[in-house]
Amino acid sequence: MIEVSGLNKQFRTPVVKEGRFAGLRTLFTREYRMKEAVKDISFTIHKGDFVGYIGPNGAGKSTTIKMLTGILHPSSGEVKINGVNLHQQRRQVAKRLGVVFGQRSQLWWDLPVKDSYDILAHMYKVTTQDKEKRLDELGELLDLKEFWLTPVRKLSLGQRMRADIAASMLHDPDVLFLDEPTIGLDVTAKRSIRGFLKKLNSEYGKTILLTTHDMDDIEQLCERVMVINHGELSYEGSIENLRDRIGLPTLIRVTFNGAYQLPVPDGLGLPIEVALDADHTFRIVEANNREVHIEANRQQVKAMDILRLVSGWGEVADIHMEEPDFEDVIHRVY
Ligand SMILES: Nc1ncnc2c1ncn2[C@@H]1O[C@H](COP(=O)(O)OP(=O)(O)OP(=O)(O)O)[C@@H](O)[C@H]1O
Repeated sequence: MIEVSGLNKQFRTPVVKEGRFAGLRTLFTREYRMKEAVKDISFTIHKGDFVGYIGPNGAGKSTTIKMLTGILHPSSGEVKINGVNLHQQRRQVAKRLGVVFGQRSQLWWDLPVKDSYDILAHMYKVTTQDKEKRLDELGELLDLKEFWLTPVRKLSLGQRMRADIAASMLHDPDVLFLDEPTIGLDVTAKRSIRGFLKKLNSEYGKTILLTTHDMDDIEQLCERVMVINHGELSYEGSIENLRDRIGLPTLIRVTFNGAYQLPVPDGLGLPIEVALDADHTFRIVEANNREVHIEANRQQVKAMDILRLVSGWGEVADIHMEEPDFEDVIHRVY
């Protein structure tokens, strides 16, 4: 379990002067500005959770992850992993954590993948027996054997990411922090990484916090999402609730068997608001010879009520519902 309370991080950065001899003047008369990268963040992640941590560029995601893994010391606030204070007992807690930074490998560039694992196992004091056992498992799960002896610099990005995920798992941590693990990957490599992460969570019980700009990662993997913006948590909850809160409409496409009659007076164009009752409406946005497109806010009206009404317009052949695109929902939160 991860318990974060009142976490803050301020960075002190020198103010760069403008104009002639700016560099020289900056050197002699130093002025500093405080940047609040993370502001009073609190949350709890339970064992076995798979949580997405998202936000626009510069929102404070990496800074949070660095504080959660002990790389950065918070300006104030507390992080407890399985009840132990991370920043007071860093060595003890670090053994329970694994971290992958998609943009930066923790493997040795010129060494074969296997040699990096030997060094990491030594650093984490993993016994040879445990290391071999884990590498057998991970090799199978992440399909590592095909590039076992290849120097890291010669790996494709997808292979490198799989190798990095295995490296983060070598000491068998309970908790994994993944910062952009699918960045730059093609569709196939993304799919395989998502498959591995899903397995690590559902079959191996790993608790995972995932940071990504890829909303498909979030939709396909996470039960819960936390949104950070300008250093502050602006949302925490399910993807479903987030959709409802933003209130983007669901699109309902109704196909009729032959002719149908819209309840719209002649001469009125589309889109048009249709009343279900005194308080509830939906919109017809498009109508062609066999299909009608309807937009409805599912928080306000029930799809069943709309469909009951629509079935009176003609003989319904098919109904297709499209939830709002998660990417669009997220842009509204940012
Ligand atoms: N070492 C540092 N010194 C000064 N400012 C920093 C430092 N690290 C981060 N910042 C600033 O803190 C803010 C948050 O940065 P952070 O890297 O955590 O954002 P992010 O959400 O991970 O962004 P991205 O999605 O672009 O990776 C940014 O304004 C950044 O410029």
